[in-house]
Amino acid sequence: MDDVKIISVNGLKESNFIRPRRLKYTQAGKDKIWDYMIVHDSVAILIFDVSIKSVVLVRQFRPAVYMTMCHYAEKTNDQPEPKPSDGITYELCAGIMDRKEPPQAIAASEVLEETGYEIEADKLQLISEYRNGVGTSGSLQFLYYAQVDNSMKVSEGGGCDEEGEMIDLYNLPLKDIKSFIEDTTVTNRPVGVLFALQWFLNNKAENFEQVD
Ligand SMILES: Nc1ncnc2c1ncn2[C@@H]1O[C@H](COP(=O)(O)OP(=O)(O)O[C@H]2O[C@H](CO)[C@@H](O)[C@H](O)[C@H]2O)[C@@H](O)[C@H]1O
Repeated sequence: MDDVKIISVNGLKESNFIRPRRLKYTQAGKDKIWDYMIVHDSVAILIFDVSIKSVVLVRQFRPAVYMTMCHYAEKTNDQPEPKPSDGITYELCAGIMDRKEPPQAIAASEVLEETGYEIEADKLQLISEYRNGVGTSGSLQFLYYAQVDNSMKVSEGGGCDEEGEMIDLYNLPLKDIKSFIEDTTVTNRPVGVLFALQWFLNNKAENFEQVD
């Protein structure tokens, strides 16, 4: 997954995924400018497999994370050059809402595609809805909880081949969730995964914590 070689980096006006805009507006009569991007809304799913008493996270190489690390390492010149493996994140299973389907349906298909669990969309529990990147994109994310067991595991997962997705699964055992959240040495994870894990500890964990 970390066999990555950068070919080129260019400026970009617009793409299927990112549309930068400059807004001029007034607030309380004062002229203002704000630069922002239109990006897709998205879904994310906290998956707990009761058979292995673990949260199922995904790991993937994130170009944006890696290139941002390279950018700042180059600027400050006092850090070692980042390696592609540094751009591999810990995340919730997630996906962009790039088609006209209810968020639960998109969430269920992302769970199948990325992790191989077949779940029913209407069994997903909504944890929260919130805005990502409020300074730059403000896109909406729907966060769901899915409880699964090994009978629902119908394929390996790993992402959509046609889209070139390369995703590894990472099982985080219940007993390690707290230390994972509190580990300040691991930075390559978005805040959503930390929030979702804390929600799980507050709301679900006690149902599974009996001594074996
Ligand atoms: N910026 C981009 N540039 C080029 N190709 C892209 C792209 N974003 C998505 N794609 C393509 O679309 C495919 C499907 O993406 P997904 O729906 O799985 O979203 P992903 O989890 O990659 O991240 C997406 O959804 C999560 C949702 O949480 C966001 O955090 C994250 O920024 C967003 O890329 C990717 O495999 C890739 O081919």
